[in-house]
Amino acid sequence: MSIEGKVVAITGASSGIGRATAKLLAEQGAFVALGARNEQALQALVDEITATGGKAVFKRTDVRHRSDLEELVAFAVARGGRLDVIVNNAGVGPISRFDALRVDDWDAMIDVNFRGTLYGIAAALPVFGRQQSGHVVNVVSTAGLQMLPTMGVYAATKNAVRTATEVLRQEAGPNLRVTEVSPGIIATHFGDTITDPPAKKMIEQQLGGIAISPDAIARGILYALEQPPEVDVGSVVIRPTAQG
Ligand SMILES: NC(=O)C1=CN([C@@H]2O[C@H](COP(=O)(O)OP(=O)(O)OC[C@H]3O[C@@H](n4cnc5c(N)ncnc54)[C@H](OP(=O)(O)O)[C@@H]3O)[C@@H](O)[C@H]2O)C=CC1
Ligand SMILES: O=CCS(=O)(=O)O
Repeated sequence: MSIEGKVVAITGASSGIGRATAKLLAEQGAFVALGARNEQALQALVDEITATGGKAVFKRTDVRHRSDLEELVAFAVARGGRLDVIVNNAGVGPISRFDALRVDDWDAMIDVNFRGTLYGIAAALPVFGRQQSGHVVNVVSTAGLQMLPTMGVYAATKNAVRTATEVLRQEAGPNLRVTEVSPGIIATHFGDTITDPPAKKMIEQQLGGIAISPDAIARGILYALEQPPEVDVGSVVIRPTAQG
């Protein structure tokens, strides 16, 4: 089914997977409401989308603040007339071994990856309830499926989201679709938030070697969105063929 006219809010839209998803969905006729902190990048993306006939707006959004998610959703509804989908994609990955004791980084991952996703769900659910329709898409990670050293807290935040997603799906009833998307190693700015030098080196080597384009994840999200209303794609895992 076409996603023409669907109103989609996307967090973390200024870069990487969020950016690629915004572009693809807009190309397919969706109205995209973009959230992130980097307003310059968001404006550039809105300009790029609208220059090619797409429909996009942005609002500065820091997912660590519940009110920012409420404002992003309200903005999407005000500008798009409704909200069909929220893509909770914003995330950070300042990974490190536990004995590096980078506790501030642990807090950052909990606040952005887990709390930020919950705030997105909390903001969208009342709208979806009123409309009697909606779709929550949460971006998790293969890091939560194959747990590796340095990824303990990161994977825990992603698996916390995975757990919440599954329970939301069970509670959702017939009018709300709920999808988790697990990317593998994707070529984005993900590594930029890593503060621990050995972990940064490790991830840069991984990303440089086999990482695939974020367009692959965008296509996975599009697949979930374009299904008929009664078809709920629960879980999508997309990783490089070369990823072990
Ligand atoms: N790249 C990979 O290999 C994988 C990535 N993922 C997940 O994909 C998602 C997207 O990451 P990816 O595209 O790779 O990385 P990028 O670093 O390229 O993009 C991350 C996005 O998250 C946004 N973001 C970070 N902190 C906040 C915040 N506090 N509030 C709002 N937005 C925020 C950034 O925007 P800004 O800085 O402007 O706020 C940016 O748009 C993340 O959830 C990540 O965990 C999952 C598996 C693999
Ligand atoms: O989720 C991101 C970490 S990795 O799987 O790309 O290493």
